[in-house]
Amino acid sequence: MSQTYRSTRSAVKENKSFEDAIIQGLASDGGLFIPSEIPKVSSETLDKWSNLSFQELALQIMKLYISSDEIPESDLSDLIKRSYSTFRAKDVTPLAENITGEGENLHVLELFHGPTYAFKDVALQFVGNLFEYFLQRSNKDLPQEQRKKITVVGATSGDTGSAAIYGLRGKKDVSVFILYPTGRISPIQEQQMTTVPDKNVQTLSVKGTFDNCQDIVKAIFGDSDFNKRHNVGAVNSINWARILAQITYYFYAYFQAIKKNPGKVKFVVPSGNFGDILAGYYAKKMGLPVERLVIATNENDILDRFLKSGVYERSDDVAVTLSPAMDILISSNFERLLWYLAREVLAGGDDLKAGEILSQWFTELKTKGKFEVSASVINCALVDFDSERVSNAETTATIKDIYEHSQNPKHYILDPHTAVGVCATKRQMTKDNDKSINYISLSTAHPAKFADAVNEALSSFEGYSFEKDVLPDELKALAVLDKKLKYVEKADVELVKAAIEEELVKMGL
Ligand SMILES: Cc1ncc(COP(=O)(O)O)c(C=O)c1O
Ligand SMILES: N[C@@H](CCOP(=O)(O)O)C(=O)O
Repeated sequence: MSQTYRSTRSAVKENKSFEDAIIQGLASDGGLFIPSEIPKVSSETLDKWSNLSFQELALQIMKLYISSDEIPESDLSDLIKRSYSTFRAKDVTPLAENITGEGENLHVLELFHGPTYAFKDVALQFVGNLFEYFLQRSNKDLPQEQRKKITVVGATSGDTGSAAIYGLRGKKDVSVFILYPTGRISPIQEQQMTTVPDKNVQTLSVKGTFDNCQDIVKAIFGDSDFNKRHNVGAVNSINWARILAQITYYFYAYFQAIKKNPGKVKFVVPSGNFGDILAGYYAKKMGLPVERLVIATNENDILDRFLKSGVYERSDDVAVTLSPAMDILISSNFERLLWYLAREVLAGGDDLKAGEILSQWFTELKTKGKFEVSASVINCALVDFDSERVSNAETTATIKDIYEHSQNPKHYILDPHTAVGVCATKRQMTKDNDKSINYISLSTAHPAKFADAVNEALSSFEGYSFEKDVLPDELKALAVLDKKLKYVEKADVELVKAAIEEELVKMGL
């Protein structure tokens, strides 16, 4: 078991440690870190794992990717337990089974029971504790002026930001700067991020799009001087720890689903930056017997277009949709999948050759705005993936449909991102017409975070009330809290770097 890491764009042998990959975040060649090999899990091991708790399962999975020489098993177990002690559900990510009726096999995987009511908490509660663990270990017994500090810089379309802030707030030797597109996130998302008073947290509201924010973050990682001065850390899913921590719930949900209906399993994932479904890809490649992973996109459909055409092309403008967290033009995590496809189909299994191909593709994307892959690459992707594109109208119709017809429970309320997934799921069910398949549709956020979309769908229903039926008291309470944010009037990396350095001085950490 190598448990080391390499960059998707490297054309040389690499074996970076887990800690180095996590602390660095983005590879110096601009690539993303991936494990040197994907561990395989036997059917006997799967049987043993099928009755483990979420925390125990997370430990068994993570220790396959993290050498005990780096993090002793007892320490890793403690990190995991602390990370999920903050969740409202005892099994962390419960599966709402057969929501449209017994035997329908449409299950909803509720990933929103963490502190910020979105799936990002599952990884970012762990990442926050991981950063703290590494820093405490490297700073042990050092005087303040010699202690290593990390300046986390992240971009969000709404959920990563609050999850990152809640995962890192108050942590020693860490400061957190989150960029978000002004006016393009929900009121609750902005309140969650900007009402955190902790000295080590600062939000930057940037006039632009999420993609502008993500490009700025990647440019900052590529600025070696700034990086040397401030030890920039990543909380976006460019950081491998995000993907690793999300693998657990694919195994956990699979085991729940087949207990009642021991058939096939398809996962349907509302996708934007491709981090969530990529964790499902690793689970499948580890040996979890998943029939297919279905990418559900909103009208920002680069992923759906790629699987149908083989062309990976940045469109000119991002569509504003009812599922804003997925209003993303370039899915940063897609690069990791492309590496596996390139290695299998074009590089004859050679890692270094795969890195060369990825470098060529992403140079083309940068210079021409697109690149094209062969049908053989697409056919390889289609072995594991399918995709569906869901419009705004279909999103609203699905929220209505499930509210009106759900059985377990009645009047089940979906957030718009989850609705994109459930709409795609129902389309798959019609195509497959196969009652042996369990469909697990990932619910990536609590509906309370997206009042406009939920109310647009449900306000005509007699007896429906957002305040009564949807909004938890703790989110209601955010509205009256003071906001701490800084506006950046132009999506410009130099303006953002200046804002960060100005705030770092004020933090005095
Ligand atoms: C609520 C919600 N659903 C779905 C997604 C898509 O997940 P991913 O970006 O990992 O594809 C995101 C974030 O991107 C999100 O915040
Ligand atoms: N939808 C995300 C966008 C960033 O994705 P990530 O996978 O890099 O965290 C968000 O909610 O910010």
